[in-house]
Amino acid sequence: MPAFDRRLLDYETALDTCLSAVTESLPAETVGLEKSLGRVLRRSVESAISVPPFDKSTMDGYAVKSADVAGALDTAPVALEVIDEIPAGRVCGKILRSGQAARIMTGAAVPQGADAVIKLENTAPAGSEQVHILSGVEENNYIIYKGQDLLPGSRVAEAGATVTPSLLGLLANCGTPNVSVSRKPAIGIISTGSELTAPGTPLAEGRIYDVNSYLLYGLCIEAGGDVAMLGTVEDKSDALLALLNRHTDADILILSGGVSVGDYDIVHETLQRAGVEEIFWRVKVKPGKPLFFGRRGSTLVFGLPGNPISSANNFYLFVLPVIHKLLGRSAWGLKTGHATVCNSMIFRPGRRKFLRAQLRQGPEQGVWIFPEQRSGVFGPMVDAEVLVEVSEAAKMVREGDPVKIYYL
Ligand SMILES: Nc1nc2c(c(=O)[nH]1)N[C@H]1C(S)=C(S)[C@@H](COP(=O)(O)OP(=O)(O)OC[C@H]3O[C@@H](n4cnc5c(N)ncnc54)[C@H](O)[C@@H]3O)O[C@H]1N2
Ligand code: MOO
Repeated sequence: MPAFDRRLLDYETALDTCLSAVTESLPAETVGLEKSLGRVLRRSVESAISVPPFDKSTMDGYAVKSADVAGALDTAPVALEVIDEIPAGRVCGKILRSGQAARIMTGAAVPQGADAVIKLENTAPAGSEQVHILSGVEENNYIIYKGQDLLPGSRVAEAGATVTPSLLGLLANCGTPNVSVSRKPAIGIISTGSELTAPGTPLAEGRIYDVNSYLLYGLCIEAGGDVAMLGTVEDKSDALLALLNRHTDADILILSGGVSVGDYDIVHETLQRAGVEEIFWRVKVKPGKPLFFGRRGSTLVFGLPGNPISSANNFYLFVLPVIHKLLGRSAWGLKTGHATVCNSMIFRPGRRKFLRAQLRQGPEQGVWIFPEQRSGVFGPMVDAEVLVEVSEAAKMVREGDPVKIYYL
């Protein structure tokens, strides 16, 4: 039976097979906080301190005892003795007694004995050692108490979380100097195709620019990889074999082009020659049917179709979850959600379809599916915000249909 008559794997089986090939996460390493953005935490982090570490004023004004100023008005101010001026970063050594106030700045430690802060606008100077308070104040006003944000031992991040800018801030907030994160997966990218030309070189007739090296490079960097563009090779098995044999230490190798059934589709055969064990070839998804997945030693090998749209789709559906699992992330693959279709479309049934679309605001989350869905047309990809999943059997989606979406 010719190779191309073999049955196509369904989407779920192919994804499970890819994920099953990852049996353990990459080793962990410790990095300084400033190097941890986008990395995946391997150990949970607890705060070692109370945050804030002291009772903190949230306004410039005066720290007071609220009972002292009850009933104070513009027309009937309460005079208090000013015992100190407390800038942020300094602590007042005195205990505030009844009839006293301390000038305090935003972020400074509220002195013992005070239970509220009156903002500057509600006070009036009254000589060098007195202030007039022009309004009453509730107890606890403008104070964040010690530990109200975080207590010692509070969990600030779970193992498997990706460090976002906010998380970076939170980790700094509780004084964490470094974190344990997964080593970045080493990913090598190879584009195959005798028609490919590097940007910057004039195009000869019949040739095109190499999109996939750059597209996949970007996708892999964004996914947290340590990525190397290994080059572009012509559709010549020996040239590809030589390149493959020069790069044996990657965690993941991603090839694109030449995985279909054409006479020049040399990837499949060359991977075999290079000692890559085939795990599966061809999946019932559109775009991205000719996907190859295999392994050589500890290297996982993806052969993606040449069409950049098909390559990107396979990256999102299969490569990204594998990278996430290798990184020890708590969730694998694109985030999903649900939406309502805004425009009807018809298709040929057969494969699970992933349609590029944009989100539309409305009473319900809507999606507008791009009319241009051919995998040979790349332009609209940059405007896509989501992929819309449509079942193998569906011949159309109608306006108002509920669909599963994948956020890009
Ligand atoms: N007789 C059949 N022909 C095809 C089948 C099939 O089942 N039977 N499958 C089609 C499907 S589906 C896809 S997808 C493509 C994928 O084919 P290949 O992976 O072999 O890719 P190529 O033929 O090498 O290239 C396809 C297309 O993409 C362009 N390309 C390739 N590499 C790049 C790159 N790095 N940057 C930009 N563009 C690239 C290439 O020039 C072709 O136009 O096969 C169908 N054919
Ligand atoms: O699977 Mo291909 O990617 O349909 O165009």
